[in-house]
Amino acid sequence: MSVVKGKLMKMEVVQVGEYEFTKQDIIGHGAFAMVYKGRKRKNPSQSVAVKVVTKKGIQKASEILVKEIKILRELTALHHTNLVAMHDCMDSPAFVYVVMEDLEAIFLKQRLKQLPVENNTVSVGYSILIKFQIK
Ligand SMILES: Nc1ncnc2c1ncn2[C@@H]1O[C@H](COP(=O)(O)OP(=O)(O)OP(=O)(O)O)[C@@H](O)[C@H]1O
Repeated sequence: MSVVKGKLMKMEVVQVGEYEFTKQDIIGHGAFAMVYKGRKRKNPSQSVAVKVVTKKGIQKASEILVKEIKILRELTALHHTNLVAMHDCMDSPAFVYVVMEDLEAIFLKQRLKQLPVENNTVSVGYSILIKFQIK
């Protein structure tokens, strides 16, 4: 549930294989796609980025999309830390869903490691500050 303009709305959860996201959790958008923050269904603490490409109007670019997914699959197989891994990919009549590593979560984790730690905890203030700096 979420509150939109004072009304209680049911959040639609979209499932993509082992992953899920809600359309409220937007990370960003590009020319052909919206990117949402999602999570692994069995392990919700593992966040992912789900790129939802709208097929409408991209007939000409669909060949490029197929190539892009093929490249992502090959790059993922390299397991290199500097390459974004694609966890899953799903096709539907209207959309193509690409589930990727959530870069924001990775950068946040790396930044938290570099911060001073008091009594084995990092202050909540620090983590909020970093989150805003990354955005
Ligand atoms: N794996 C990811 N993790 C976290 N955020 C991401 C990830 N992929 C994309 N984003 C965010 O979503 C935004 C849109 O990404 P998308 O790939 O759709 O477009 P773009 O590459 O920025 O632009 P275009 O596709 O128009 O060239 C990005 O600018 C970024 O902020």
